Amino acid sequence: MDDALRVSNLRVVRGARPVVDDVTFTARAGRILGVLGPNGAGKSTLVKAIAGILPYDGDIDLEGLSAAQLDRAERARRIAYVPQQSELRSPLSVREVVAQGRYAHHVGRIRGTDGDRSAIERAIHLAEAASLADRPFTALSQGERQRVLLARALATEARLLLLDEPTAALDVGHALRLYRLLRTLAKAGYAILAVLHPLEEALDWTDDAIVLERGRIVLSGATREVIRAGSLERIYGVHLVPNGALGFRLPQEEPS
Ligand SMILES: Nc1ncnc2c1ncn2[C@@H]1O[C@H](COP(=O)(O)OP(=O)(O)OP(=O)(O)O)[C@@H](O)[C@H]1O
Repeated sequence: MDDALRVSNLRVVRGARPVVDDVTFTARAGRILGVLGPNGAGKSTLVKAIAGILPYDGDIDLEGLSAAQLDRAERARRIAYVPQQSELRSPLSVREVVAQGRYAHHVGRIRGTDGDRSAIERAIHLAEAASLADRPFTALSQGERQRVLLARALATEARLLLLDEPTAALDVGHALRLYRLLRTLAKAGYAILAVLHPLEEALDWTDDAIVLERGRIVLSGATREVIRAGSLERIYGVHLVPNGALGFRLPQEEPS
């Protein structure tokens, strides 16, 4: 079977310099891939390039098809992207924001179908956004917005799901339920790629991981192996606390 996503020799220039450079990896259906690395390593840039928001050099293949050969609507039906934050400023209702996830499905048609409407309601339900559905998106808290952006992505029904720090604004209950949902989607055949900072969340919920440092992949493999690797301590400038659940300490501190 083809990989759901194959990224080869990807290079993305922002400002005057490459901030993602020579990045090659694959993501497979049925698995959750964590994208790890310190601030500024290029994680969001990588995800935006895959989502088609930033120009790139190199190849991005989706189920064996070059993303560069797909038109915008076809690409949008294949890749769903949950950004860290929304730039949306207009006072759309939550349901209208989620409906944006269906635009690529009714190109050339003005009105959505029953299928569109049921996909929207299902996505709102899965993302725990039902109680927000009629409120203006811009009046929501950060965590509420994050759930709505997830719903918009799910409404696309794309089988490759990209999430940029999806739990950053979520309380612990919503965060755990989000991970459980991602696991369910992976079991149903989705390929999931999530940028994550909390390494304990990566350890608990991702199967594989890549670690970026200054735009390049410096570690990759099964998440458990990646996090155990000594070089992760160097990359983040911390020490792994022996026998801790997944505790880290700064180098100058004595372990308690
Ligand atoms: N619009 C821009 N113009 C120029 N440089 C940029 C731009 N956006 C980001 N960068 C730079 O690109 C690099 C990678 O940024 P990116 O947001 O991809 O990092 P990240 O790994 O997602 O970081 P974080 O963990 O802090 O979210 C950083 O050095 C950043 O300063």
